[in-house]
Amino acid sequence: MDRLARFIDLLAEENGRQNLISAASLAQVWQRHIADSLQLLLHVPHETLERRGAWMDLGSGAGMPGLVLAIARPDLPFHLVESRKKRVAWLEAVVREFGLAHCRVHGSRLETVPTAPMQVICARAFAPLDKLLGLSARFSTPDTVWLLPKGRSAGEELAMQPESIRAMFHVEHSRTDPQAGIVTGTGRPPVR
Ligand SMILES: C[S@@+](CC[C@H](N)C(=O)[O-])C[C@H]1O[C@@H](n2cnc3c(N)ncnc32)[C@H](O)[C@@H]1O
Repeated sequence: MDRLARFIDLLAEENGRQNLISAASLAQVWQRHIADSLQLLLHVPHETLERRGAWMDLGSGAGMPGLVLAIARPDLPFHLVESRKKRVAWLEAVVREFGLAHCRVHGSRLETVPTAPMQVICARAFAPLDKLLGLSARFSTPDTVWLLPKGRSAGEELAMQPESIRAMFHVEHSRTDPQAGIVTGTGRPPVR
């Protein structure tokens, strides 16, 4: 909790230099960003967490959810992918500040990150579901757990996908916003 509180202090300070999160959400930062990120752990099976395989966060931005999870779980390897230079510098600065040796920042577009198998892939507000899966399926295996907070459009977005995708994923309710959903599932999506 102390480390997360310190992260929030740094985030508020950095928000004065670059637009990382909205002022409105900063006022409710514990719920809108910290708890919203940490709740993803509730949707990962215990055996998966025990394997301590790699997590990948697509489009980490200010660090949600990947950096928050990395601060909370120093026992899991994290890969944060972010292409905007100022955000990359911010993510790297927090990794240095907290000595997060288990957390690697890939400061480039996801499209150029070398393929490697991930145990968990998460992404909040990264891209529409079909694009997201198309860009990231190559990092998945039959055991990969997907955690995709999709806000209030979760059900609708999933319903628009082909049957093969709908069969693989379902929507969990968000604990921080009763009207929001998290698209979750396990496996390697059948995308082109
Ligand atoms: C709307 S922000 C969301 C940030 C954070 N996940 C959150 O929920 O607060 C999306 C982020 O994805 C990054 N992004 C978009 N496309 C990307 C790509 N192809 N590769 C890497 N990062 C990307 C953007 O630079 C931006 O920081």
